[in-house]
Amino acid sequence: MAKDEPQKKSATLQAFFKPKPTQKKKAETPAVKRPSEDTSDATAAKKPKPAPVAQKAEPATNADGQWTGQVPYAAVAATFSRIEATTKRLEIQAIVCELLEQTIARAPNDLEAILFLLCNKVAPAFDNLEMGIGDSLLQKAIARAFGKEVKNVKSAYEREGDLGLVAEDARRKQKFLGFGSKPKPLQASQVLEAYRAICSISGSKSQDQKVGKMQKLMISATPCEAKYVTRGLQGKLRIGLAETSVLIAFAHALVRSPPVSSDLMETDEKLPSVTREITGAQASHALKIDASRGSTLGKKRLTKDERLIAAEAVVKQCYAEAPSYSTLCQGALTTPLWNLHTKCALGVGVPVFPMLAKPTKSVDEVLKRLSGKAFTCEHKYDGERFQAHLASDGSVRVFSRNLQDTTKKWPEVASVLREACVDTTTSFVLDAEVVAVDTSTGALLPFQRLSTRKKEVTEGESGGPAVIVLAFDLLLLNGESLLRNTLRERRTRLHASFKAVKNGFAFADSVDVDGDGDDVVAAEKIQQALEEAITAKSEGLMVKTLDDNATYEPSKRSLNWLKLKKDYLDGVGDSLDLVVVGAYTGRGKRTGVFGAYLCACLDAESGDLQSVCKIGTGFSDEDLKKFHNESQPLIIPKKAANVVCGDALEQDIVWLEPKMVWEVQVADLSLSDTHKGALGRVNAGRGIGLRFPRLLRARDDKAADQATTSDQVLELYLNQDSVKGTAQVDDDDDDGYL
Ligand SMILES: Nc1ncnc2c1ncn2[C@@H]1O[C@H](COP(=O)(O)OP(=O)(O)OP(=O)(O)O)[C@@H](O)[C@H]1O
Repeated sequence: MAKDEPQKKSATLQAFFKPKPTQKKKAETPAVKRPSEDTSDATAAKKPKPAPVAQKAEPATNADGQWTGQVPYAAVAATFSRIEATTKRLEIQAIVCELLEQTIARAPNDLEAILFLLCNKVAPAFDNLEMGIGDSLLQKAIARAFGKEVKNVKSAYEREGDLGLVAEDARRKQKFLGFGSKPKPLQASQVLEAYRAICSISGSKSQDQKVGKMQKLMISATPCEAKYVTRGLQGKLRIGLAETSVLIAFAHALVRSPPVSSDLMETDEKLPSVTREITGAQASHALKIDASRGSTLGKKRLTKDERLIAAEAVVKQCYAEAPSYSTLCQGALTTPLWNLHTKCALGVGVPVFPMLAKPTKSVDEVLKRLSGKAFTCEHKYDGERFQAHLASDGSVRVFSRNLQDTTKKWPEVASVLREACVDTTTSFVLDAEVVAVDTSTGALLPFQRLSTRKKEVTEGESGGPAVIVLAFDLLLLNGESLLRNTLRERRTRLHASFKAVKNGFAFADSVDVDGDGDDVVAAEKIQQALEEAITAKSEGLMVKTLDDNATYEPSKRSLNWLKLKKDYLDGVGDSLDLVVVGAYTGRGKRTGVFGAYLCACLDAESGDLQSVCKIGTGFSDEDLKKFHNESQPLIIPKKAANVVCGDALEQDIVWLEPKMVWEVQVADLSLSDTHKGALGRVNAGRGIGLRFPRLLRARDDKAADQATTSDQVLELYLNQDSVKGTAQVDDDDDDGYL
């Protein structure tokens, strides 16, 4: 593996951090020239400007001219450029690692800003502040910043298909009149602050204010910076950098340039001492070291590769439990890596990445996976994931499956949750499903009813159907994290800490199966539980281990949680959540609306969206109208750069910005020349496509980066009876979000 090789610093990046001659440079004369072109020109980064962010350290150029205090945005743009030039995952991670190491060494206060910029985020998901400025506002800003007509910017965009390239070109060709003061080079933290300010503006004059701020940012940018600032504001960097790669690179940077030194875990003998803690356990798992051997483990010094792998596990685990770059950076800068988990632990108010389940398609398959273990079969309710937090001051916050704060959607639930607590329950983090309920009969209603609920409901207003919270897990109780307890222990605490509230709060229905019983009896129990769940209008079962491997694994799609959906028995096992990337004009009865859409899965490594089906079935007339309208603002002049599909699919297509996610049911999956799911993974040059796809519903709770991955498509393909045995099934249990 290349992991151990000392990394060669690129000439480009080195230039930004290179010591300069001792003689201090005179202040540049204003006005005549703008910062020099492109990232290869280090002069853009030579003169730090005063910190725009009050709490940041003062920028400084010390005696020998080295950068300290702040990372120039030019260094970030140079990193993006290098990433864009390669598709190799390890190379990308090494490039990111290089920037992070330099940041740790020279501008540690900027570490958090750099992580946000690399992931193209402005804030953690639960702050509900998202990038994604509309193209027309950006076109205005580009036109104003670089002295162009909006119509020219628009037509250049139609030609190029990438507004970033349009901005880069406009900036490069800009004629400079030679008066006015020279804009100061952009600092990374300043760019992030500007993004945050732009995304937070609302109200009547918000559009003008946004354009003004974007224009200001672009005026100070070099051509390369203008490209990435534009793409950043659009919410799509298009460089194939996944958040997982950033986390891995961050872990490597902490090993290579530790901000806080420690020899803990330098040798594997130290591992068992921390295995009681989850990060140690994750690290030993990643290293395939048997933690139960305790202190008898040898004294072999861990190789560098082993340390990198262990560090990846630690960082991913910490981020899954406390998904905040602020917490992660503060922890990493003050605590040795191997103790990071003490700083990045689950707490009330910050959502944890939810644990996910693996699909299964028969009772036999469940038994094959869980035979000999005690497990429980819970109803799989047809609603929305609901993570509720109660703080000791009585305040309640609710988070969705993708960690967004949805408290305002369920104002009536806060008092229900407080009522459901027994006297001793003062704070908690609860994992549950919220489901629409008919209050006159107590019957649960299907998801379609819940989906009519408004996004924000004011107290007392009817925001849609009444809802009930069906609790299935307790992750924190009275300040104590229960993540490392078994499900049986967590469930006991859950039942002892809450009581049912009519039509408001209940525990998930479940049937337990012993681990030491007969498989035939176990199969009968599962079958019966499944039938009961279906009668009660649930989607099927969630089957979970109770004692063995039964800790809560944030963000993991775990083999210790299996979903058995009624619609997929003996089918492919699951539906797919696909990104809509294009549309086709309807004919006949569908004249005036789009008649079919092109859908893609996500290749998590490259960020590519690989087409897997053209879908035209399962749409009601209302759906067709609704999706046609929703697609209009998403129409883009060219195929998005990361979309991969066969030429035949491009005929007569209207390209859409990849934003909408739809749940699609499928009869089976097959190899395809036109579709590109998991391209080349089964057969060189061929991808996987869906046969007989049918729309189930829009997944408004999922973003494009949470769509079904190509790994999952491959797994569903390989798991089909017709394919089994002809290829190896990948049983990796580690393919959650991170
Ligand atoms: N008893 C339960 N335990 C866990 N999850 C449940 C339960 N009942 C309902 N659910 C829901 O089922 C979801 C998992 O299955 P499903 O495949 O339907 O969801 P998804 O969001 O499309 O897929 P995934 O989360 O697996 O990517 C959970 O996220 C949760 O919202």
